[in-house]
Order: sequence, then structure tokens, then C-alpha cells
Amino acid sequence: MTSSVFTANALTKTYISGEMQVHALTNVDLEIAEKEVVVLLGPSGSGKTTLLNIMGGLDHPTSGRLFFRDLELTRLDDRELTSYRRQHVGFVFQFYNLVPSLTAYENVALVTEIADRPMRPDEALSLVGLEARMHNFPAQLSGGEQQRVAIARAIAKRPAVLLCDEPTGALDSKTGIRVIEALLGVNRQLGTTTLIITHNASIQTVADRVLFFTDGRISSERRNEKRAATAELAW
Ligand SMILES: Nc1ncnc2c1ncn2[C@@H]1O[C@H](COP(=O)(O)OP(=O)(O)OP(=O)(O)O)[C@@H](O)[C@H]1O
Repeated sequence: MTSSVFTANALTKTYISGEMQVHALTNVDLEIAEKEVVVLLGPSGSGKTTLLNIMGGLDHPTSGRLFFRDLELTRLDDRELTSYRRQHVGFVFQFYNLVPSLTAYENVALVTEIADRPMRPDEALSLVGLEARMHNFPAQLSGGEQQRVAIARAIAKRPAVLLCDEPTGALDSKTGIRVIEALLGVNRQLGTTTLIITHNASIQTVADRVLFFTDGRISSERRNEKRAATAELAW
């Protein structure tokens, strides 16, 4: 048994569009430990989303190998990848994609109805500090609160990993910090391994590790001795 959640060896993704080849990822080697919080930083087009999508079973690499614990994702067909994703992966995106005609509670319940051993929607919502607003509709919630509903929806099925692509991208600093707090709270309480893509360099201080991307490669990484408290965050 390995204690890594993900192990990537020489992951490469090349897109062909017409005559052009785009090297989105080139020979990425990576280990992510159980319960780790990892921030992915790098310029636009450096390959962060491509890597997250492959880890989440949304896309296939062109070559290389990727393991989720002992399961080799790069050997799975689309049906098996869908089952991996349903069971183990929660996604949080920049835009919350909540159903406007359903309350916060009902938005989370949509997922708990199809999961194996989900938490109750009110439990998931209280983990992100929204128990008092659970009967509100998305339009009655701030952007940050809607993002916290999206986080509750993503974690209600108790996924092993939470993959977040620019979760604070659409938020001002105060609500963005509250969203980061919610992600870290889930990590502390459920042990969910959490990867966060961001363009906001301030967020790197709350991670265990920061990966810097350049031109489809991890050009450097840094381990934080200690995660900064979210109270120290500002941008
Ligand atoms: N479906 C696709 N077809 C062709 N090229 C693509 C496709 N998806 C991504 N790319 C290209 O692959 C490269 C890496 O893109 P990716 O979205 O992974 O970067 P990123 O670091 O997440 O960027 P951003 O911070 O802007 O989201 C870019 O050059 C992008 O244009």
C-alpha cells in the first residue's frame, strides 16, 4: 500500500489542433500525499487545469501513468473513469453552477441522493458554515455563500479528493477568504486531500505545498513548514 493519493509518472498531454501541437503537459512527475493541501500556481496556459482534469478523470493524458492510490487511472476506460470520479472526486469550479430554482439544501441533496454513503445535506452545509442559510435560494446568497454551497455539494459524498479550479476567482477578498476557510475546514475535519488552482499568490501560504507551473512542467515546488492561518490572508 502506498500513502500517496496520486502518483504521476511522466504525464504528458499534447493537443493537436489543425497543424499545431500544443504541449499542455510535458513529463510531469508528482506525488500527492493523503490529506495534503496543495496549491497550483502558474501563468495562464501553463497546464494547471489540464493536470487537474486528468487527475479528476475528466480527460486522458497522451502518455505517462497516473495512479489514484493503487488504482491506475491511465488504464481505465471512460465508464470506469466515471465510476472513479463519482466515488472519489469532488470538483469546485470558479462558477458555482447551482440550480437556481432549488434551495441550498436541495442543491446539495441532488448529489447525496445518488452517492453511496453521503452525509446529510444539512451536515455538509454546516461544515461550510451555512446551516442558517440552507433554505435560501442561490439568488438570495452572496457569491461567496454560493461557492460554499458548491463546496458542500462537492464534499457531501465524502470524496477522497477535492479538486478546485480557481474557487475564489470570481470573489472579492473577504468572501474569497471565507471560501478558503471552508476548504481548509473540510480538509481538517474530513481529511479530504485538496488541490487548489489559483492565480492569487496570497493563497499559497495556507497550503502544505505549492507547485509552480511553467510551460506544461512543474518548474519548482515549495513546502510550507506550517500552514498560515486564514486570518493572516489578505489580497
Ligand atoms: N481542448 C484543448 N484543445 C487544444 N488546446 C488546449 C485544450 N485545452 C487546453 N489547451 C491548451 O493547453 C495549454 C494548457 O492549458 P491549461 O488550461 O491547462 O492551462 P492553465 O494553466 O490551467 O491556464 P489558466 O490559468 O488560464 O486556466 C494551453 O496552451 C491551452 O490553450
